[in-house]
Amino acid sequence: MRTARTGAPSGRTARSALALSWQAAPLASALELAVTVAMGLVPAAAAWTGKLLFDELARGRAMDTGRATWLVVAGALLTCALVALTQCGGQLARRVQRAVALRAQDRLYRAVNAFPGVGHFEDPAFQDRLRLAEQGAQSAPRDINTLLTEVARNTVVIIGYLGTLLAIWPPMALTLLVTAVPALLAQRALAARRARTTEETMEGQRRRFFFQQLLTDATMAKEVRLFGLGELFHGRLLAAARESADAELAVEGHGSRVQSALALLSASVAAAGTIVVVRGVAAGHVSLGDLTLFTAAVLGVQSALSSIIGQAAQAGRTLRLFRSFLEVVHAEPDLVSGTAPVAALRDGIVFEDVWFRYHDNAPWVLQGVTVTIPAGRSVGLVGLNGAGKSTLVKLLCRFYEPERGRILWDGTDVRELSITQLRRRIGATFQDFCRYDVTAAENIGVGDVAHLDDRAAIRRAAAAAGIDATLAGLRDGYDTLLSRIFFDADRERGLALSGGQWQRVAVARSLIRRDADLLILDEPSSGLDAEAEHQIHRALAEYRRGRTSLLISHRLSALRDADVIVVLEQGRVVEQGTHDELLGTDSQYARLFMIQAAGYRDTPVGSAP
Ligand SMILES: Nc1ncnc2c1ncn2[C@@H]1O[C@H](COP(=O)(O)OP(=O)(O)OP(=O)(O)O)[C@@H](O)[C@H]1O
Repeated sequence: MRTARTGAPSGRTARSALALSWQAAPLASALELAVTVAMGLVPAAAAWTGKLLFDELARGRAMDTGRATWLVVAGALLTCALVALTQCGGQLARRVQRAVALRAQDRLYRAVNAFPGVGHFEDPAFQDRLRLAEQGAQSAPRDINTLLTEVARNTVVIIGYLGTLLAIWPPMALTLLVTAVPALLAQRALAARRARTTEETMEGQRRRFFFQQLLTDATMAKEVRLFGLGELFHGRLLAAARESADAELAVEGHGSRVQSALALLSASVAAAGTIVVVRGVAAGHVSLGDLTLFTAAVLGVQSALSSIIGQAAQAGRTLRLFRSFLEVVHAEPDLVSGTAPVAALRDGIVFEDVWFRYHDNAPWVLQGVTVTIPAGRSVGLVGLNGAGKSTLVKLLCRFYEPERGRILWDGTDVRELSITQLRRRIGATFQDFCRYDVTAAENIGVGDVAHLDDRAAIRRAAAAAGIDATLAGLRDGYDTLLSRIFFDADRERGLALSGGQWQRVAVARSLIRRDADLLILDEPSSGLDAEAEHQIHRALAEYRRGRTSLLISHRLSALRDADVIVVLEQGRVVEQGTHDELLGTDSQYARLFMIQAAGYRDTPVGSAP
C-alpha cells in the first residue's frame, strides 16, 4: 500500500489523538478534566480527616466529642463527594467517547471514500491497516484523554500524600518514586508486545473473518452445502481462530507474570516502610493517627503511580494502533485526479500503447494496446477469458493507472481530467455488478444520484433494459425492497430477483445516465434467457444508436452490429474490423464465431461453414 507512512513519533501521534478528542467534544473534555482533578483532592483530604479522628480518639477521656463527630461527618461528606464526582466523570467520559467515535469514523470513512482508484481496496495490507485503524480510532483518543485526566488526578493525589510521607518518614517518598521506574519500563515493554501481537494476528483474523463469511453468507450457502465444504471451512476457521488465541494467550500469560512481580515489589516496599513507622509508634514518637495516615499515603501513592504507569502503557499500545488510523487518513491517493473539465465527447477515445499490470511483480495484462473508440460509434471487444477486456474498461474509468502509454479523451490525456467529471460522462454495467439492498427504484436511481427520485427517468431506463413490467408488477411496484436480508418498514421481508432480472436492473442503472457520452457494457446479457437476450440486445442497439459505446460479450452474435470489433489476445490487439470484414478472413474472430454458430447448428466444429 502506498500510504504516507507517517512513522509519526509517539509525541506527534499522541497530540493527534488528543486533538481528535478535544475537537470532538471540547466542553465535555474540559469538564471531565476538571472533575477528575477534583477527584484527586478527595483521597488525601479523607486520609487527613481519618488521621485527625484517630488522634482525637487516641486522647481517650480528654477527647472533644463534638470535634470527633464533625470529623466523622466530614469523612462521610467526602465519600459522598467522591461518589458524585465519579458518576459525573463517568457520564462526561461516555459523552466524550461517543463524540470521538463519531468524529473518528467520519474522518476514516471520508478518507477511504476519497481514494479515487480501487487499488488500495485490493491490497490485503491496506485491509489489515484499515481494521487496525478502526480499533485505534475508537480507543486511542479515549486512552490518551484518560491518561491526561489520570495523570492530573493522580499527580494531585501524589502531591497530597508526599507531604505526609516527608513529615512522617522522608526516605519512603523517594523509595516509592524510584520503584516506579522499573514498573514503568516493564509495563511499556508489555504494552509494546501486546500491540505487536495485535498487528501480527491481523492476517489470521482476516482469514477467520473470510471463513466466517463463507459459512454464513447466503450466496455461498448453496455451494458449501452441495460440495460438502462446511467441515473443511469450519476446520480452517478454527485453525485461524486458534492461531490468534494462542498468540494472545501467550502475551497475556507473560503479562500476568510481569504484573505479579510488580505487585510483589510494591507490597515489599510498603511492608518495609510500615515496619519502620510501627517501630516509631512503639518508641512513642509517632502517633497512631500518623500510622494510619502513613499507610493510606503509601497505598495512595503506589496506586496513583501504578494507575499513571498502567494508563501510559495502555495509551502507548493504542497509539500504535492509532498510527494505522493516521496512515489511512493521510494515505497518498492511489492515483491523482487531474483538474481539467471534461467536455462532451466529440472525436473519440484513444488507447495509445497502453501497458498495465496489477502489481510490480505480476504479469503484464495489457501489452501495448492501441485502439480507438470513435465518438458516436459502437465498439465490440472480444477475447478469450483473461485476455484483458475488463481491465481495459477499468483503466478507461480510471480505477487504475496505466504503467506506460496514454488514454486520450478527445486528445487530452485522461490523467489531466477531473476524475469526477470523467466518470459522470460514463454509464457502465460491470461484469460483477452490485445488488443493493434498497428498493427497486433506488437500485436503478443510484446510477445517477441526481435522479434518485425521478420515477419517470427510472422507468425509462428500466423499459430500455426490459425490466419495467417486472418491477411494476412487484408487491409494492418500484417501492419494493429488493433484499433477502433487510426487512422493510412493515417488517415484511424484501424480495429477491432472479439472476437475469438483477442483470437487467444493473443495465437499467447504467442507462439512467441519459447524458452520458460513453456507455460501457461488460457482459450485459450473460444471465439472460435467449428471448430476453435478443430483446435486450435489440433495445440496447436502439439505445446505442448515435452514442459512443463499448460492449464486451462472449456471445459474438450480440456484437454483429458493432461499428468496429476489436479482438484482444493476451493483452494485445490482434484484429479489428467490422463483423463482415473479420468473418471474411482467417481470423481468430471468425474461428470463435464459427465455433459458436456450429454449436447452435449442431455441426461438428472444423467442418466447412
Ligand atoms: N483485481 C485484479 N488483481 C489482480 N489481477 C487481476 C485483477 N483483475 C484481473 N486480473 C488478472 O488480469 C487478467 C485479465 O483479467 P480481465 O478480467 O481483464 O480479463 P477478461 O478478458 O475480462 O476475462 P473474462 O472474459 O474472463 O471476463 C487475468 O489474468 C486476471 O487474473
